[in-house]
Amino acid sequence: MALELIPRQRRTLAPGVVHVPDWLSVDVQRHLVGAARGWAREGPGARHATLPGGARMSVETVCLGWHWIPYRYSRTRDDQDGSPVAAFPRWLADLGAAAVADAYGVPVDYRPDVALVNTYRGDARLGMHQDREERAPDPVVSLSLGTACVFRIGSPHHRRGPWHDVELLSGDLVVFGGEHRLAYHGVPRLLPGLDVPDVGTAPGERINITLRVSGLA
Ligand SMILES: O=C(O)CCC(=O)C(=O)O
Ligand SMILES: [Fe+2]
Repeated sequence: MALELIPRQRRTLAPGVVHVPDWLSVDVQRHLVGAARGWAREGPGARHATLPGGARMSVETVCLGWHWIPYRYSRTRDDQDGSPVAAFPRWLADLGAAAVADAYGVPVDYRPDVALVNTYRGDARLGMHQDREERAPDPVVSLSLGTACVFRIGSPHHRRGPWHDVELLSGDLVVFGGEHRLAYHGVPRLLPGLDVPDVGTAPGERINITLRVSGLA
């Protein structure tokens, strides 16, 4: 399908939930994809996390700052080789602060110290869940790279909806915070038919980076 010619609008989907299409320049997207490749190769590498029930997640994840294991954070990669989690780079925190300030249109003091870098390939998806292992109220920043997807976000109260389905394209920003900080959200499917700028992802591959404030010390 051809690239959309109608400009996509910045939208507040629900209180505290803002979608900013094309927030990242193509150059910054390429930089993020390159960085994500490096993080995914470092140490024990990215992995398909295992849920408490035994199921393996279809997305492949590498963490920075704090290592997320369903459903807790650790400074060490306890479900891999036990090595210390990779450092959270300062430049990524600065990008997160700019994202929140831009999405909400107000100056903010946003200091993320966790990133989950998720790679989706093929039929990978992410079921409806809350990001609730953090101990701080600050918003979550989501950056999308590569293949488009459907992002589904509902309320903090009901996993089954009602919800908003939004197409996220490469370079899009979503911030969710405020009364929707604990909103259920997920990625029901990729949209491999939509064109992607050349940002370094493979055909059909999507990388998502979420930034969070852990509130942990
Ligand atoms: O891939 C996405 O857009 C969402 C990722 C997400 O919800 C998460 O990492 O917790
Ligand atoms: Fe999430």
